[in-house]
Amino acid sequence: MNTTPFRAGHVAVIGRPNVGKSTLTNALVGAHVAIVSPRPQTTRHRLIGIASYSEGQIVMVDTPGLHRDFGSANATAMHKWMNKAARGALDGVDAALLVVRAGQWEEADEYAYQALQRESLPVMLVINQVDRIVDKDQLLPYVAEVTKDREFAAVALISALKRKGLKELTRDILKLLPEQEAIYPEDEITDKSQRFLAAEMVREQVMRQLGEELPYATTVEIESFEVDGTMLRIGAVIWVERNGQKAIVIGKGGERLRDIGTQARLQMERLFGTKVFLQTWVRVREGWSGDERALRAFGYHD
Ligand SMILES: Nc1nc2c(ncn2[C@@H]2O[C@H](COP(=O)(O)OP(=O)(O)OP(=O)(O)O)[C@@H](O)[C@H]2O)c(=O)[nH]1
Repeated sequence: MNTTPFRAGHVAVIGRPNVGKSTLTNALVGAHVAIVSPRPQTTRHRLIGIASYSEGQIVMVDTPGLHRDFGSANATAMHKWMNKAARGALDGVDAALLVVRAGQWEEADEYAYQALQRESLPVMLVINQVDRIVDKDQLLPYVAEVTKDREFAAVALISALKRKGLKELTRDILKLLPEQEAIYPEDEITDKSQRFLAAEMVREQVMRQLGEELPYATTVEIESFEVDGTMLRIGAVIWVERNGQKAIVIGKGGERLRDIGTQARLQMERLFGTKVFLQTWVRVREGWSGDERALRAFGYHD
């Protein structure tokens, strides 16, 4: 007889941009629900990923990356952001994962730690990207150094990308959660609509394939989303600010846009488990990112 009590709760995934929060969320959920890109602060929305096991359920709250104006010199602005972001993100949360990159402890990591200290929450230190540390002998002294005089409920060494250490991580997270029934049905992996996820999949490809060439203002709107027999027909508009940017997204002979569409479609098919017919367009909306009404129309408001 299984006597292990079932545990479930909300877990905030906190950490500076690019440490691997989205990769970790996806690895635990076992599907691509959070967008991943090598560019910092890709995450704009709070996204919830749900990981269900026979022993419990972890509901992950993904916090947005730090704002891009926050250079290491801009400590006051970062502090303000951290306070604000942490406040909202931690409502109703049972535990927090502070994700850092193995071998590093930067000012932003310290701010996140300090912000979490002010909450009465168990904080687990998740040292990610250990695969990047070639000399594994360096890991123990690193762990000793970052945990000295800091308080953590548990410490995990993982590689979200290579899926190493995730079993132990899951077990330790569950220990921090209250004994209670599952919060969501166990086949649910996100509370986001397919429509929202479809837009995120296209935006992820735009960011991945065009990197620094496009401004952060680029956004994606799903114009149509229809079930057609066993397939989904999706129409997506990539909004940019200038004609020059439109040309970049479309690429020579439309090649870039085709590639973005193909990759996004494959991701959607994997996530939705159905065939997808995806059409993409690029449209110009001048200066929309500075216009608050337009921002609101796109669903971005504070
Ligand atoms: N080598 C290695 N790379 C990783 C690992 N985890 C994440 N990455 C890479 O790090 C980059 C950033 O990962 P994300 O998951 O988008 O990071 P994030 O913390 O969610 O970033 P923001 O959304 O900007 O806050 C991507 O290129 C990932 O592939 C890891 O365990 N090992």
